[in-house]
Amino acid sequence: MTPATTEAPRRRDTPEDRAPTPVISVRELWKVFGPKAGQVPGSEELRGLTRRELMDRTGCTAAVRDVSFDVAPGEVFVVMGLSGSGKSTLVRCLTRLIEPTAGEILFEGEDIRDADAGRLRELRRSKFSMVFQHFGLLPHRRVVDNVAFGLEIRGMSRAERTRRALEVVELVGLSGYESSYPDQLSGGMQQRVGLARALAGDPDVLLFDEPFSALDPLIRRDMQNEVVRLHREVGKTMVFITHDLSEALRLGDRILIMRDGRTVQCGTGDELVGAPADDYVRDFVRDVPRGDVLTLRWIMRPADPGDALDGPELGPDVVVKEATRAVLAAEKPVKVVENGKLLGIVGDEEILAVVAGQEGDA
Ligand SMILES: Nc1ncnc2c1ncn2[C@@H]1O[C@H](COP(=O)(O)OP(=O)(O)OP(=O)(O)O)[C@@H](O)[C@H]1O
Repeated sequence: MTPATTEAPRRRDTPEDRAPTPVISVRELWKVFGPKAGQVPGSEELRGLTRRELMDRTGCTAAVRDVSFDVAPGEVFVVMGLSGSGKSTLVRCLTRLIEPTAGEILFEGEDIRDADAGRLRELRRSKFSMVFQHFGLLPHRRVVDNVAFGLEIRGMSRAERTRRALEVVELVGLSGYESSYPDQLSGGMQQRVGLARALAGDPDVLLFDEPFSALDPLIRRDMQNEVVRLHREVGKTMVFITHDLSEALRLGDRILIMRDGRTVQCGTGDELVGAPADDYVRDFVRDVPRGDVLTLRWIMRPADPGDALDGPELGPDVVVKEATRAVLAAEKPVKVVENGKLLGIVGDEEILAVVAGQEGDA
């Protein structure tokens, strides 16, 4: 399916539209495990092998292969893929918890790969925070002391770190549990402590490695909403790993889909659903309710001479589901207008085609 314009569909207000300097910029990143791993990225012959072939030939696993992307300030950037696709390795390379084999990683313009041990420690302490699936809470410390732990390591005074910890405990909705111990909390609440701990140091970037996969579905949904709310409130740049497409769509401004260490597609949710790059992505997005993700830009059609052009107006980035009532209630087709320019029209037929799941199947 192609959007109903010649241009690639873009949401207004996406981070790219503001064209800021990226917070994280990754270029041609490789991580190869195994003997002589360093030879793989530079060898035309070895680069082209499948994982299996590379393993048979060299005993190496290429976990991340030639991946490039930028993360804009304030963006929620999701890395998604099946187990073994290289997500964790990729995200650990960003802070050099795993040493990359080749490529460039810039953090606010600074090449992370050039940082010495001291600088790296400083960056990890003050600029990045990681939230893991296993919360890693200290069992003998109360919630507030778990949250304050990183601040204590930084040498912040007790009074100051307690004040800050209580602030973020409230931010993540744990007021009243400050003095509880981790084993007195449910899984979801423990993960809130993990979130609070990550936020306490006021990092520039939060990295999440499948933080909610061990939680049951309802709690998981709660926590996703929590991340959306926190993002709205604190506006942090976030890189979020998941193998769950609905989580990716709910949270991500953009989603990078990985397969066997490579990028298959990187785009907004509506781009992935509206124009999947290949069958792999198509399979992933097959069951997504299209009306929840596609915007009017994807379903509008050019106005014909006989079309009434005095109907109501909507923007091209309104999600179909949100436009349905207005379109069906209108006597005339809805005009899709951006900056005063008529881009196309949407009538009952276009809406019903999406809702009935026919649209895009032709
Ligand atoms: N230390 C290591 N040594 C050798 N191979 C490794 C190592 N760490 C990861 N790999 C391999 O790299 C590939 C990517 O692993 P990675 O954990 O990054 O994938 P993932 O997408 O995060 O998977 P999961 O969701 O299961 O964690 C896998 O084939 C894995 O076996």
